[in-house]
Amino acid sequence: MAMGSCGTSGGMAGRRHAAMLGIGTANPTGVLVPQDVFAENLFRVTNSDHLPELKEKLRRICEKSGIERRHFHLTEETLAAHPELFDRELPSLDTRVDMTADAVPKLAQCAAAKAIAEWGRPTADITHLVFSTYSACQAPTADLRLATLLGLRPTVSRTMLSLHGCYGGGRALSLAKELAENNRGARVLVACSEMTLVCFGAPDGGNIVGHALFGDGAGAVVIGAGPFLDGERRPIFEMVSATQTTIPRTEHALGMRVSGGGVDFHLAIQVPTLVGQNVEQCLLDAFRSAIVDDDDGGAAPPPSPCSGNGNGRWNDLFWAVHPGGRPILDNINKVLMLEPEKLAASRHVLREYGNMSGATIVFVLDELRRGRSPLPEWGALLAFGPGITIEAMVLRCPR
Ligand SMILES: CC(C)(COP(=O)(O)OP(=O)(O)OC[C@H]1O[C@@H](n2cnc3c(N)ncnc32)[C@H](O)[C@@H]1OP(=O)(O)O)[C@@H](O)C(=O)NCCC(=O)NCCSC(=O)CC(=O)O
Repeated sequence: MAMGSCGTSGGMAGRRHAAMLGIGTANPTGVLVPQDVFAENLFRVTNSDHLPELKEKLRRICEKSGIERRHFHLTEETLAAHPELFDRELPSLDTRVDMTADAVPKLAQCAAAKAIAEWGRPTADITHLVFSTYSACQAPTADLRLATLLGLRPTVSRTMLSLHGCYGGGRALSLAKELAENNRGARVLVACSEMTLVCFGAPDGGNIVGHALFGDGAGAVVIGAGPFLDGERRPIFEMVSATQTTIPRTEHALGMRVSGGGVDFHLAIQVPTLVGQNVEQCLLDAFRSAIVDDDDGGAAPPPSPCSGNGNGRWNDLFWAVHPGGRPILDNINKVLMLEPEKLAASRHVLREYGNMSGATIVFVLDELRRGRSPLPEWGALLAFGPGITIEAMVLRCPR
């Protein structure tokens, strides 16, 4: 690829790129578990104390996770009333489907209400809804329930993304960008709501890392392209270009599967390495596509960073990276030779909430725009999930 200057540029892009106009996040209010007592709690509430070696391993993993606390919808009282949620001998899918049908859209509603309030226009102006969750188990799907809870118009155009896992948030944002840019006046609500109750179970050797990583949360973003309407706030982030890449022959590495006992996660030990090895090419593709896109008449060419050869150009950007796990962030940091503070927002979200799958990237965006120091003009978003799929997006923070 042509290596241009990595300097930033001023002015508005010529094309009407979609932009984020409101961002909201929410967590269940019920249970906040400090990570240093998580293993102890989990083994106690699931009657698993007869497995001390596994408990010790979970404790070791929790210590290395980079997580300090996580929010959960499931309370000890609910577990006591529903032993099927941790006793693998008992069928539990019905219970999980019933619980998620209500809880998942309600959590999304909390996040969406904040995003809509910040956006500044009436809820009736939402034209499209894109909902992503790994807890979609019935139809009509959770997007309809959310539309009803929010009082969206019956003509709202709904799309449900199911089991995309941790790249669901990136996919939903990317789809919303296309909808907003190709439908004049469209205002797209993205909602990602993730709850571990669909995969919660007694610890066994197979799912031990998932127990240490995942938490519950929802994120929502209102997206639109100009011209902007009365009352709409200034764009928070412009979404300049987006790419999706599947790393060949890595289907085995990361996955989810619905069984009688809920959703099982599979996380291969190689995931952080695979993401690290492939992420830079995805970024180069995303920036190349941003430059091509800008040839349409844009006045503000995006930077053209070049591969990590020590020139530090990736450090000219701000970074919204899905914190899939601490070693994933460490590997990205290393491969791109980023200054440590570049991934501070991702590490903060991992520390405070854990990995909330598809919703996590919205928390990172929210954390970034709340930061004390001004952001560079250009930035990159990265999210990963089963496939292994990498979503990359070039962002611009308007001046
Ligand atoms: C589990 C960790 C906190 C461990 O930290 P470290 O790797 O630094 O520490 P370590 O090498 O000493 O490993 C500690 C113990 O964890 C074990 N271990 C590590 N990774 C494992 C894995 N994937 N499966 C099973 N065991 C694993 C090691 O063998 C070791 O066991 P012992 O102590 O017995 O020797 C980390 O590797 C991590 O966060 N991994 C998850 C990364 C990941 O896959 N994220 C994607 C999430 S999914 C996602 O974001 C997308 C989606 O779901 O869609």
